[in-house]
Amino acid sequence: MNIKEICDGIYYVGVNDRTTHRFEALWPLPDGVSYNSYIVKGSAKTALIDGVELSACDRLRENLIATIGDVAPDYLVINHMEPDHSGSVRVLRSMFPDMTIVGNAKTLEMVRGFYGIADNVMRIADGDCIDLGGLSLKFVITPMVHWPETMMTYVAERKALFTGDAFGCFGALCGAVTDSDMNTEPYFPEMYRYYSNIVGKYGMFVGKALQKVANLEMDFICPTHGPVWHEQIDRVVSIYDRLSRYEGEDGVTIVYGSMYGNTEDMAEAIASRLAERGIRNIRMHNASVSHLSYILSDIFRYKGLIVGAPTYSNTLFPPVEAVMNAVKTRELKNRVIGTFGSFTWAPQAVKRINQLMDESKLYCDEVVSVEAKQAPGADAIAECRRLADSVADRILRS
Ligand SMILES: Cc1cc2nc3c(=O)[nH]c(=O)nc-3n(C[C@H](O)[C@H](O)[C@H](O)COP(=O)(O)O)c2cc1C
Repeated sequence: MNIKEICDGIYYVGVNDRTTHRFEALWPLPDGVSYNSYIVKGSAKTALIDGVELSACDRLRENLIATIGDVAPDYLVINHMEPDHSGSVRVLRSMFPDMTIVGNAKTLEMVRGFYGIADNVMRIADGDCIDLGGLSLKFVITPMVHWPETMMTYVAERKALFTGDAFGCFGALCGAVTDSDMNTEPYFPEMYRYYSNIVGKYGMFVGKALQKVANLEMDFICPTHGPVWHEQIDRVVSIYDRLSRYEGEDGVTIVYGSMYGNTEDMAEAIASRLAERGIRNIRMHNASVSHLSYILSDIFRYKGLIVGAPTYSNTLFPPVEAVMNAVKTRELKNRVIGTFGSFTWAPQAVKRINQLMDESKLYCDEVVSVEAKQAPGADAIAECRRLADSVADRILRS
């Protein structure tokens, strides 16, 4: 068995990266990441679908030699121009001078801009096809499923869709490539984290792309990161569908900041009451400790969001301000919201959190708030429990 043969004529030639600490210099990679690249080999022509990051070129070359020997690919199809895939374009062009670079108008403009390549390129439009002999490539333009040029490539004869960043996740591949050959459970939390941090802002475009490919028969989804989906296509499509509509699962994310424990006591009281009310998915993040990417992942996943902070220098405690700004940037919607905070002489934190909630249009109904002066006493804790009741009621009846 060749673990890298996805199906007859389609092979994985991608590369794992367990060295880079931060994807896009921002997002931690505790389990690495894979840059997925594929060979589609017809009887007449061979296509390489997507490249890899520049530092992974040597390994891509070795994988190509192991898969197609010294045959040069006839085409390089670029579904997405972000440099974690296109960084290898210049090297690939020097390795295979006759290989035609295939992309849409926006792709080719970027190939010229990033790599100075304008010759031997093929401009395709939505619905165009390239015949490889027995296998064909059909292009589906899906703008803003991360960048303006993003597209997908469909091999109808194998019901295989090459989706670019869509359906991708963090986490290097550990031997196997296709979901049917591995335990995929570690990849699912990383799919939420990948989506919310990388693609999350573009939910509307993801939704349009899902509609556009809904009628394609799919046996294999081949993304640019993470496993190839074969047995669990329904599961990953339904995760993407839900996320693209900003529909949260039953559960609450509590994000708080706290210097000396007063706001944290309020967070604990709220969490306890939510649990008493039967909320089973409660995710708590101290914003000074959890990396933003994990916080965003949970905020995207769950319907309830409760945010708390102390007043700090007459405004909001900075780590919580950073979380709120990141949420605002991603244009998340439809959350059931509660806010809380603590102050000593002039309350500002809750006012500022609520202002950011307003600006981000995050909530689906009212915002319930509690603010305690100095250490939260019995009255403030009772108010925190009422806040939890309000959030639980709205989640459980929705
Ligand atoms: C550096 C610093 C700045 C603060 N600035 C304010 C402020 O501008 N207004 C205010 O009412 N309290 C201010 N406080 C007091 C805290 O908001 C208050 O003690 C709060 O209960 C701290 O919550 P925590 O224990 O969760 O950190 C400040 C505290 C610190 C340490």
